[in-house]
Amino acid sequence: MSIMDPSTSKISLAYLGPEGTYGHQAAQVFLPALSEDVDVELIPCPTISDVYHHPSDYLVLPVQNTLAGSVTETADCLLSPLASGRENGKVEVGGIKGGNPGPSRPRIIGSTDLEIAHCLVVRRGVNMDDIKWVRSHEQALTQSTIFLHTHLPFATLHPWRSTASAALSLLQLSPEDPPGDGAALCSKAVLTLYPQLELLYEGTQAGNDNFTRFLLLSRHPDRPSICPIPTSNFFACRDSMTLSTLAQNSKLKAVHARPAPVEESSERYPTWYLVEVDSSTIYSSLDRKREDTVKLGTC
Ligand SMILES: O=C(O)C(=O)Cc1ccccc1
Repeated sequence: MSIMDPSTSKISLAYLGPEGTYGHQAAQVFLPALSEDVDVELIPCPTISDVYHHPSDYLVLPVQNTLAGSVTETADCLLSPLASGRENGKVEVGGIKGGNPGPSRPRIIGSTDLEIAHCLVVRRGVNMDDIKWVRSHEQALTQSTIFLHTHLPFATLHPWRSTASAALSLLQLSPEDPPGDGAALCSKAVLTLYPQLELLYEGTQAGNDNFTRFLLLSRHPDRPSICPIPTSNFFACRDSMTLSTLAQNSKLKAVHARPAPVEESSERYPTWYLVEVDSSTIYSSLDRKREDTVKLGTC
């Protein structure tokens, strides 16, 4: 399970589990690029943060969705080196001499867009009228807001760790669960895994153009991007001045703003930025600000 042990021909890849999540599907998409001669052990983790901190060779994380926007847990994980860099007194910018990559911080090396279609599932025998609550990952609940308001306006919504764990929880009910019958939003793959579940509605997301972008990260510092012609560089920025510098010197493709720890700034609303820029970015433009920027990878 540790980082690319040359004595074994096995590598590991962590994803948001259990089996049947969209993260699991994204992991399958990345496999051919990773496993020419070696076996890949797929490791399901209970939360996005657990994926990020898992010592696997590779990690798969959802980063953004067409309908629900940023996956905030992922953005917070990707921004976390800003905090640890300062704690250790080591800060780095990729491509700039003097950076200290550290052996184990995961770096972005790939990206894939997965089409997302959610199913409303229940334990066999439960009807639409019986449903008192609905569980799923908050991304799936947000993507299905219109469906839920229209078809289940009185149901309580429960954000869950993942879509597949929400579905599985319907089969493992305990006295602590809320009264009445529940449902989950998950991928159709979950129904194949758990025949005790039944499909009540297919396509709860708002519209057919629902895609989630998943990133592939590697803990190996020398692992090149799996993208044949990389088009994006990712950075974590500590302040809006650095963000402006990046914006002046490159084409911004995406900015995910997240609250920073309060002790990190004197601002009322301290903010960190996960930034994706066109890969033609001139790194030297960041020189002045380099203690405020961490390069996260390329794909
Ligand atoms: O919970 C999952 O299945 C995930 O992979 C996270 C997620 C949830 C909904 C849409 C995209 C990703």
